[in-house]
Amino acid sequence: MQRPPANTFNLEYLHEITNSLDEISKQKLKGVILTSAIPNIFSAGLDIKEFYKPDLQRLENFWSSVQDVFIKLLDLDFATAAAINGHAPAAGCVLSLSCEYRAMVNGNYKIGLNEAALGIITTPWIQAMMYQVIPMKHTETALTTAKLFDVDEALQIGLIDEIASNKEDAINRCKQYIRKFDKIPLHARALTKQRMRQTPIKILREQRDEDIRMFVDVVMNPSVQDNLKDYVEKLKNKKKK
Ligand SMILES: CCCCC/C=C\CCC/C=C/CC(=O)SCCNC(=O)CCNC(=O)[C@H](O)C(C)(C)COP(=O)(O)OP(=O)(O)OC[C@H]1O[C@@H](n2cnc3c(N)ncnc32)[C@H](O)[C@@H]1OP(=O)(O)O
Repeated sequence: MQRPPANTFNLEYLHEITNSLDEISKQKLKGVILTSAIPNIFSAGLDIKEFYKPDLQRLENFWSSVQDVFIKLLDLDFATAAAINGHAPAAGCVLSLSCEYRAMVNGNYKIGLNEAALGIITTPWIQAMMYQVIPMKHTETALTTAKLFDVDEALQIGLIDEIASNKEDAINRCKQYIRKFDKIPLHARALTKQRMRQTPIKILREQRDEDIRMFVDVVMNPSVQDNLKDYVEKLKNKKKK
C-alpha cells in the first residue's frame, strides 16, 4: 500500500484495491503479502474525511466499497499474509485480520479496533473477523474499551502470529508461512479456508444493505459527527505541538 501520508482508505483507493484484487484473482499465485510502503504506518484505517460531514450518496458508495474489498480479500483462494510494518488501527487492523497470518515489526506501534473511542460501533462481520482470531472474551473487552495493543500485547493475545525485527524479516516470515502450502492441493486449501471464514463472509453477503444502512445511521448521528470533529481536530493539532 502506498497512499501517503497514512495509507487511509478513501473511495478511490478502495476502488483501486478492488481492481488489484480482481486482477490477482485471475493469476495462479501461491499467495499474497500485504504491507506498506510508508515507514511506521501499515494503515491508519478508513479516511476520516469520508465520513465527517459526508455526502450521503458517496457515503453509501464508500461503505459498499469497503464491503467489496473485504468480501474479495476473505474469499481469495490463495494464502494471504500481512507484514505489518507500523501502526494498524481500526480498518488497518481489520485489513490484517482478513489475512491468514500476521507478522508485525517490533517498535512503538499500535494495532486494534478503536472505533468505540470515536463513538462508533463495529459491524457484526468485523466483530466476527476479530473473534475468529482472538477469543470472544478478549474481543468483547478490546472492542468496548477501544483498546489499541502494543506489539508485545498483540502477540500475547494472538492478534498477531509473530514479531519481526524489521519489514524485510516480516516479509520473509510471511513467505515462509505461504510456503507451508506448497504440497497442499489448492482446491482443498481454498475450500477449507472459505468454510472456516464463512461467518463474516455470510454476514457480509446476506446483510449488505442492512450493513450500509447501519453504517450511514451511525455516521450521520449528530453526536458521532461531533466526536469526529474533535478527532479530526486532534489529528490536525498533533503536528503543532
Ligand atoms: C465511522 C464509521 C464507522 C461505522 C462503524 C462500522 C464499522 C467500522 C469498522 C471498520 C471501520 C473502521 C473505522 C476506521 O478505520 S476510522 C479511522 C480510525 N483511525 C484512527 O483512529 C487512526 C488515526 N491516526 C492515528 O492515530 C495516527 O495517524 C497514527 C496511525 C498512529 C500515525 O501517527 P503518526 O505517525 O504520528 O502520523 P500522524 O498522526 O501525523 O498522521 C499523518 C497524517 O495522516 C493523517 N491521518 C492519520 N489517520 C487518518 C485517518 N484515519 N483519516 C484521515 N487522515 C488521517 C493525519 O491527519 C496526518 O495528516 P497531515 O500530515 O495532513 O497532518
